[in-house]
Amino acid sequence: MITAQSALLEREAQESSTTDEELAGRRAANGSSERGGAASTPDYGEKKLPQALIIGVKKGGTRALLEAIRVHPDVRAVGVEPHFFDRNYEKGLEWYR
Ligand SMILES: Nc1ncnc2c1ncn2[C@@H]1O[C@H](COP(=O)(O)OS(=O)(=O)O)[C@@H](OP(=O)(O)O)[C@H]1O
Repeated sequence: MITAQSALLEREAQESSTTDEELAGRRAANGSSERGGAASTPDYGEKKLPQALIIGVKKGGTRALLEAIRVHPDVRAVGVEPHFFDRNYEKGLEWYR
């Protein structure tokens, strides 16, 4: 049900997504630093492809898994499911970032 290799994807609870500011604070508190050479914009923070994906069937408990992983200070997860592979694939990788 879960495969590695790309983002933490999830759903409609935008308010529960971790902001760049929250992540920076967590990293500072944790003593960790940025990794990788991602592009950065003032409005959207880092724009890079996901490093992990959560894939699951409806009612399979993917939300609970996401929320557990999100607790880690180095994890930034989207708040809204992007539906890239099933609805937005034609928009391309630049949209996905
Ligand atoms: N550990 C564990 N054990 C048993 N059940 C669990 C667990 N974690 C989540 N859940 C239940 O899974 C339901 C939500 O799954 P999803 O997050 O995949 O839902 S969704 O399809 O994305 O809406 C949701 O079920 P319902 O409450 O019946 O909707 C959760 O209560």
